[in-house]
Amino acid sequence: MASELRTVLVVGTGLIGTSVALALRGQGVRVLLADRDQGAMRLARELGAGEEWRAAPSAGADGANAQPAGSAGSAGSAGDAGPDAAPAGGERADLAVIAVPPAHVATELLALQRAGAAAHYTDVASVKALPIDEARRLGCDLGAYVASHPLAGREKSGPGAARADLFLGRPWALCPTPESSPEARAAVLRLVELCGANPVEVDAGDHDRAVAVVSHAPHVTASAVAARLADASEVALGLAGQGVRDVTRIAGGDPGLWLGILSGNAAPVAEVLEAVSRDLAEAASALRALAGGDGTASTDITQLLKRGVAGHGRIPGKHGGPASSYVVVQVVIGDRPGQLAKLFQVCDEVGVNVEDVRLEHAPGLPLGIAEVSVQPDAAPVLTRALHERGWQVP
Ligand SMILES: NC(=O)C1=CN([C@@H]2O[C@H](COP(=O)(O)OP(=O)(O)OC[C@H]3O[C@@H](n4cnc5c(N)ncnc54)[C@H](O)[C@@H]3O)[C@@H](O)[C@H]2O)C=CC1
Ligand SMILES: O=C(O)C(=O)Cc1ccc(O)cc1
Repeated sequence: MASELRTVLVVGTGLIGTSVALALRGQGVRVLLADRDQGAMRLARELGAGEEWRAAPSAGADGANAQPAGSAGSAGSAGDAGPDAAPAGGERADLAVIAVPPAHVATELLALQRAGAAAHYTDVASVKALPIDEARRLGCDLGAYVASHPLAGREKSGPGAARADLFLGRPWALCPTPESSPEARAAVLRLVELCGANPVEVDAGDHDRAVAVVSHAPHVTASAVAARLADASEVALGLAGQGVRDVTRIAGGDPGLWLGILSGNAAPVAEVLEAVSRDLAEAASALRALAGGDGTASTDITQLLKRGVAGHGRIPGKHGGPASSYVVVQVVIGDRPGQLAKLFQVCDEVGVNVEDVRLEHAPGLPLGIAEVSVQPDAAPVLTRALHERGWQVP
């Protein structure tokens, strides 16, 4: 079922809300912005993410804090305004995207529905059973709502970190309930399509157990590893390479947001962390045995490392296909402006598509290594072209 999204309301103009807004603007969609923090809304607007939502007077000056049209505890459901009701004095969007912390999603949904803010609604919270259960408990109109979650993000918060291309080729979970209308599903599917992501329909409970494994437990594990660095010596930090950066990048995320995410998925995350803890405890005791001269303990370590290689190999590639088998071409680059641009220019000249790029740069050294991931057949082409142009390709 085709669904046209002419106007989309984004409530919560932080990293994800503003990224959604920028992606939609790039597709010619009109975007209305609301945030309880006026500074966040203004910055998003200045970044070209859309225009301020002029909420109906009854919804309050700040749409994100929209007061329900009825009293908070009224018996009627949020759908009382009727499916086609326009907000008095306000503008009604085709879809509202609620991009606020998980614990606030359902109350926002209720307030927006009571204000008649949009025809259909979704949210982008990292957990799914919590907002759906709360929305049901609060009496929201579940027919107009399909909960969702883009599996893309960054370790930074706020509109300044937003990217229009954040969702390109990424999975985006859709968790309709039995009440969700076909029209609401179509509207949210269209949103995912406009953002360039791949829709994946999944039950909310299954979603939460899955993201415990692929997102939430990895975050806590990264935090535990990064916490070791808090009192590491200057010598240790000076020797930090790309590996520790890779393993700890996501630990830079906002602790307040992450407390909300982890609390909303506590039992599934605890279960994964218990399994990780068992592996770590076994590895530590095997290493203690090795240190004590028991060479047989190396088998246990090897087993864990091999299971790690197998698990890592199962992560699908950039566009959701099978795990990628790119070849990495290492190029020595000087610490001068424009080096990376020149490297990309060579790739462009010889028609080599850069699948990924990573910079390895030790502090204090005038040189770094650019690791350029390319398709296997492109690697010799690129290596030859770089050699011919005087680049150091070890
Ligand atoms: N950070 C990430 O990488 C990802 C986050 N998410 C989910 O997206 C949602 C937003 O997260 P971020 O954009 O990262 O956070 P953020 O902190 O960058 O932005 C959240 C925004 O929501 C606003 N806000 C908070 N409570 C509000 C309320 N009741 N009404 C209106 N605005 C309110 C804040 O003022 C802030 O501007 C969360 O539910 C999170 O779980 C989903 C995918 C990735
Ligand atoms: O930083 C990254 O690479 C992430 O993948 C971040 C992320 C954080 C929370 C989500 O719900 C989804 C993705």
